[in-house]
Amino acid sequence: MGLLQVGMGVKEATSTSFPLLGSLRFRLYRKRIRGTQGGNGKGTWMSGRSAGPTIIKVPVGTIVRELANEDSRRAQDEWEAEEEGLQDLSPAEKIAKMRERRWLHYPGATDDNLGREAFREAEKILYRQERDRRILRREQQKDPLFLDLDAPVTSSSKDIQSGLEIGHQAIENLGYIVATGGEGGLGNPAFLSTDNRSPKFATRGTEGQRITLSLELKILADIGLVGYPNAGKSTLLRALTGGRAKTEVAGYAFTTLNPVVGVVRMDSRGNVLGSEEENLVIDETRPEAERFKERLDRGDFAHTLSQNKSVLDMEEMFRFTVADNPGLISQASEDVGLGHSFLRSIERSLALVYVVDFSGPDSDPERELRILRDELETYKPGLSRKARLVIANKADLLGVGSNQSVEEAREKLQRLEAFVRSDLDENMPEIGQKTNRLDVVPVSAKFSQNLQKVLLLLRSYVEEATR
Ligand SMILES: Nc1nc2c(ncn2[C@@H]2O[C@H](COP(=O)(O)OP(=O)(O)OP(=O)(O)O)[C@@H](O)[C@H]2O)c(=O)[nH]1
Ligand SMILES: [Mg+2]
Repeated sequence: MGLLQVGMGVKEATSTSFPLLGSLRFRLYRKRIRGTQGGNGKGTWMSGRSAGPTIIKVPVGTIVRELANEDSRRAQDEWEAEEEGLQDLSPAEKIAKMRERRWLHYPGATDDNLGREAFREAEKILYRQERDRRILRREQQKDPLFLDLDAPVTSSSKDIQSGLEIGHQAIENLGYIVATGGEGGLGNPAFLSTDNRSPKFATRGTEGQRITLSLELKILADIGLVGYPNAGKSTLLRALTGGRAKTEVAGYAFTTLNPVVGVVRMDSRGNVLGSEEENLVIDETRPEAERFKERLDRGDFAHTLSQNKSVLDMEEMFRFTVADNPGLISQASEDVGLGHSFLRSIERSLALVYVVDFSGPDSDPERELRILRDELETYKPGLSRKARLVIANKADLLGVGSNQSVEEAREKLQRLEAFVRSDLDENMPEIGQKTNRLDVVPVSAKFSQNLQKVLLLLRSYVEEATR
């Protein structure tokens, strides 16, 4: 879990409140989170008790961004909120309301206090401090908070430090401060002067910071599919998941707009466990999987198993996740096309797979591969080293008919392999003594041809990376 903290213990914090605007998995949810209120000052010489921090837990892989000042989705800050509340009041009422919000008077001392020079002086100082705080906050907003929470944060028993700036790691293991709590009120000793030896007023605590954040979760999948639009990535994911992954397929570019993650289940021989065996379909969710296991233990599938499968196959079932991503084109890393938002998700995969259109006289898989590799590298140097496999898709369209076209198809595959050996392999990381090489497999995603080989390879990449 990554942790964000609200209302960190600035001593005598009185309240924290901030609206939170979240974009999770590219869908918008709006949520307002309010920190717990600190205690009010109690009588003479006593300050308010500080409120504990409010901790928001977010999944590892969350990107936290503060919305810029001019962003229309940004909620009001504490000053704008007050100004709006005062809008319809007369000047005298405004002053009264503002004072009420800021000052505490001893019982019966209100009128006397308001008439005193010492009080007016104190009031001026307070407003000046507020203005300075507001200017400081505006300055901070010019450099909005950005956190890429890629590593888990674990809880710690240490005390929470106070007085840290927004965006700083609060203390080791306790996450990041996204909004600080309000400050405690000043007790009457703060207003002692030669003219006023027994001040009968004090300030209330201030409201905590309000901040509007957007949260984006980078999708986590074991394998990420990378390819030009229309290469057949979505068709492939569907085939790999036995048709369960709900991802759109169409004969035009940019059909897939957001990454879709599918769970691939296979038996020991590399067969996809999919929808054809009604009883054996397990939904992606954990409760479903647990229910399935219960039924398996109860022997509900004894009949099916004795007919079709050995128990061994069931036990050797292997699962992993594959992300179907939007098409990647030249300059995507500079935010052209669907841009690089999904490249952030690709970053987190254990292994990447290039999918290229291998059919048609005009198809140029080598050129596509070069561009795909360069885009990954431009986005994040070293990212292309995660690529392990080249899928030459739509192979069903090649080699149909005359002997010559079969020969052409073979040559085309040889050219592709030679290109991979000469241009892509050099970049591969070495594992132990052995230098990895990219695998090249011709398949037909549409007709599920040669997928077994793909599945066994994908499985080996996942096992290698998680060993
Ligand atoms: N003949 C043949 N057609 C295929 C194959 N795989 C995909 N197609 C077709 O190619 C077109 C594009 O397939 P998609 O799976 O939508 O391609 P995509 O890579 O997901 O495309 P984007 O989402 O736009 O990036 C569709 O018309 C598919 O039916 C294949 O193996 N053989
Ligand atoms: Mg697609």
